[in-house]
Amino acid sequence: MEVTIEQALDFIYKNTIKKATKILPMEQALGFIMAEDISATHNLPPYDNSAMDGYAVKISDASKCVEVTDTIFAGDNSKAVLKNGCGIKIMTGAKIPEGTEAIVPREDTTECGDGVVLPDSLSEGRHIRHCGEDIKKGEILLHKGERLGAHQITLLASQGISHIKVYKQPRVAIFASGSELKMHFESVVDSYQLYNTNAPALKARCEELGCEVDFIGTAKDSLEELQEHLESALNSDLIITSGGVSVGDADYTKEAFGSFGMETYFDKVQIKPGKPTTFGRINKTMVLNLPGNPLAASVNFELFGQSIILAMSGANEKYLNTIDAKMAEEFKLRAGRRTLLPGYFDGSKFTPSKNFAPGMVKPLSEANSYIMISEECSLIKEGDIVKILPIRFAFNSNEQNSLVSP
Ligand SMILES: Nc1nc2c(c(=O)[nH]1)N[C@H]1C(S)=C(S)[C@@H](COP(=O)(O)OP(=O)(O)OC[C@H]3O[C@@H](n4cnc5c(N)ncnc54)[C@H](O)[C@@H]3O)O[C@H]1N2
Ligand code: MOO
Repeated sequence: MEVTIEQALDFIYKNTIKKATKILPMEQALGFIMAEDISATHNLPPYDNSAMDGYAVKISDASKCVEVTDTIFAGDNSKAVLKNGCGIKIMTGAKIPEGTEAIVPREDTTECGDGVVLPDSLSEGRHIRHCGEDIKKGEILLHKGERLGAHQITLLASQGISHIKVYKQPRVAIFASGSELKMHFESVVDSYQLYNTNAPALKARCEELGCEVDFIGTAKDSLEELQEHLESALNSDLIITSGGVSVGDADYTKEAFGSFGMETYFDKVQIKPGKPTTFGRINKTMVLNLPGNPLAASVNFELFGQSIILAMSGANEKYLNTIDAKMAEEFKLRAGRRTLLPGYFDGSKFTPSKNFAPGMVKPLSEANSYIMISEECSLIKEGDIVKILPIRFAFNSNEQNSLVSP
């Protein structure tokens, strides 16, 4: 069945099953998706403390020479009480003594005998970090469906949480088909052969997206080899293949997957490149058959493969999204089918890849995003606003630019 991109994505969202859950130690949880809410069990800061190395003082002692009666370090459990006419020396992070109204940084004081002279004006609460001003005990800190990055792990650490419930990573099996293909570790490549680039590319990209990957290798264009590879892949959540989905005499992918009872949701998409992309399932294992042409396989993986993985992952943010950018230059194309165009987004403008075709591998290594051009469009003018879909964004540059906002 031939479908639009929207219909294809609907099939993916409706039919993809979310992964089961497991318990993980916090140190191993980077990149996983939370399968429970986490509430704060402690206030942060846990006690009122000093934001400066200085003196705990009373407001009424402004401009006076106060006697320094004590010194408190971070980690001290001091019982000192601040009296009128006195100051207590205190270090950053130390618990403030009872009776403190403000902290004066040490550089704002001068010595006077056994004490210090305070500034002429003091304001209540200055340089005091209050208990719970960052995190309040009982508030929800992390939500089910949130991805754990370094700063979410910081929150777990702040609460002394050692184990959490997460969704298991999607387990993806990958193989390519094509009798012309050799694996990258094979040294003999004849004049009629080439290296299998799709399977390593898809493996790396699935790993970047947080999947566990079984790399099944390369099947020759024969029904038996495809069936054998497929059998090895059946214990995974998702099988991704490339090649053999067209109408050639050696295109056996459909037949091989059909022989295992694959239920096919779509086997053609109104998209360029990638028309023969196929999605279905064999029992609980989802299947994405991508075309063999490397760039077609890769950009269709970005759209459909990534959407399946996100839908499986348990993430709340499972839909792809775009950001607006200006076209850096004019781009002409043939209208008729929805087109995926790779290119480079530099933070404000999108430059389409030069010299690209569905069978190439180099354009995507130089691109960091792509745009989806409507079927009616035959010209995008310089300066037109386009919607960018990211592939890899790190806002780094080969020039040192100003980082300051006005
Ligand atoms: N008569 C028609 N022919 C083709 C049509 C069509 O509609 N009618 N569609 C074309 C389009 S579009 C595509 S895309 C391809 C899809 O074909 P397959 O999925 O069957 O892919 P293959 O024939 O196996 O390979 C295509 C091409 O890509 C190279 N390739 C394949 N796998 C890999 C790999 N793992 N690593 C590197 N390169 C790979 C392969 O050598 C071929 O050159 O069909 C068109 N034909
Ligand atoms: O649609 Mo094909 O996937 O152009 O290369």
